[in-house]
Amino acid sequence: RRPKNFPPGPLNVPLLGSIFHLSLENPLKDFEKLRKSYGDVYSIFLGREPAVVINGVKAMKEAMVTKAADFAGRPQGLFINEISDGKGVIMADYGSKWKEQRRFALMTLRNFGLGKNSMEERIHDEIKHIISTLEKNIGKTMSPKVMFHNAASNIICQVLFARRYEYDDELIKLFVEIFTEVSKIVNGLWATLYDAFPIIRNLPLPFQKAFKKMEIYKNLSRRMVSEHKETRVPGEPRDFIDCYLDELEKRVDEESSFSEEELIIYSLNLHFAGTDTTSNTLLTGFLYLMNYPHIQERCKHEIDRVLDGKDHVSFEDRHNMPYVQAVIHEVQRVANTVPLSVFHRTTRDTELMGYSIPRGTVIIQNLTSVLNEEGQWKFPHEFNPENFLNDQGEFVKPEAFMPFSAGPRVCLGEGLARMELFLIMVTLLRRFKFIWPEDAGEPDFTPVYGITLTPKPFSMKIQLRTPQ
Ligand code: HEM
Repeated sequence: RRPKNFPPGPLNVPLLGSIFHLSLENPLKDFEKLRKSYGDVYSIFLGREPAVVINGVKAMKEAMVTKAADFAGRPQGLFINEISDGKGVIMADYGSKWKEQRRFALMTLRNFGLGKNSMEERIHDEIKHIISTLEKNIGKTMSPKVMFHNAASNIICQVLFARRYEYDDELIKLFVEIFTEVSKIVNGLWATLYDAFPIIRNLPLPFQKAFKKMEIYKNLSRRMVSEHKETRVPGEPRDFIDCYLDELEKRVDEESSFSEEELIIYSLNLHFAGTDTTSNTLLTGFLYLMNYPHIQERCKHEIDRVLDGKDHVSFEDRHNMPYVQAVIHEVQRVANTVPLSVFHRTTRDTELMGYSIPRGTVIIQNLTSVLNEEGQWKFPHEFNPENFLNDQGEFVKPEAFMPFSAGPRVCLGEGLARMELFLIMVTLLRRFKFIWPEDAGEPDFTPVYGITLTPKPFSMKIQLRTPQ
């Protein structure tokens, strides 16, 4: 039964919840239909648990920004918590542990040069490897998937472990395989059944694969931490792991949320969150730019004009590239990389758009509904950089641009991701032309559903641009 004044929603079938109203393979269209029937704030049942789905920018801002602390919790005891042993930052519930761990990561990323040159240098170092992969394929057709996943994984590996891997290294293949496979299981059919029916949790069903994969990563991460402990010089950190170990030594009190096991899951969290997201956004970008060649050409002109005489692009150059900025933001809008965000939970009894929501209710942010909301965008249902340009051709960011979510739980890697997307896209568009292969048929822009949306596999033809 729905509590009093709870948001409305479809019939709840005892034990099964709203299972008949949602495709467990890809519920995004069903969420849209339910919004048409019940409004911007409605409820569904995940098994016996009621969950509130928030749609549209107005309700999203009221929850995530105006009533931020009320909506900043995370559900506990779900599949997604259990694959990370209830540790780490992503699924940490709202409270002092989460605050402490999040503050530490933001500070460490800043100290390692986010927004400053050193992070840019790291990204440029990785771009050299992307360029050399592309140069080997000039005049040919190649699938960009592995290259972008490896590049995104390496950039975050540099931050975490001060290490990168060659693209044919077995370890990087393993990392990427773990992340891409687990991201499809995390909010897929079997994870939903795991959450809804605790009785099946120990059965040998397909969700066990995710536990096995995560165990492999945890062992690798443990090995990395042990190696760091042997080679580190206290007070002279080389990377995130060293910083954490320094901090661990300072915090000897029993209340401290810092521990070696936390560190292992923390590095898994950052590596996972930083790989599949950025790479799928890049893939979406190149998929669209190949099929909208006039937009690719206009980017190239602006890039050549602004970088005239310069070797490298720097992140600061974005202020002089309104069109490229508009294109990258439009790519993020249509990529809709994390369509349902990460589930939240209310931390106290609260209200939203006039409805009452008790403490402990699961909150699903339908970011998709904001990123293509009619009334918020000039062209909500097409790929069009004009969505981010005003009449003077200046770059403007509408408030409905929320691919990183909003409020206190907003993506912790937003700064890093934005820097990666800008530096990688500008460098590659300046040097190469990307062409949709003649024999590739009509492009299919419909992504594959998971906690991240993934473009279907595609190939691109690479041409070297003549230097300007
Ligand atoms: C285009 C790339 C990315 C997108 C679209 C994206 C999107 C998101 C979204 C929607 C959330 C959930 C926010 C919420 O619960 O309200 C999130 C959380 C998070 N992201 Fe990202 N992300 C990206 C890249 C990254 C990168 C590169 C990192 C690594 C440094 C990262 C680390 C995290 C972490 C740690 C959280 C959990 C934050 C918390 O619970 O406090 N993300 N991200």
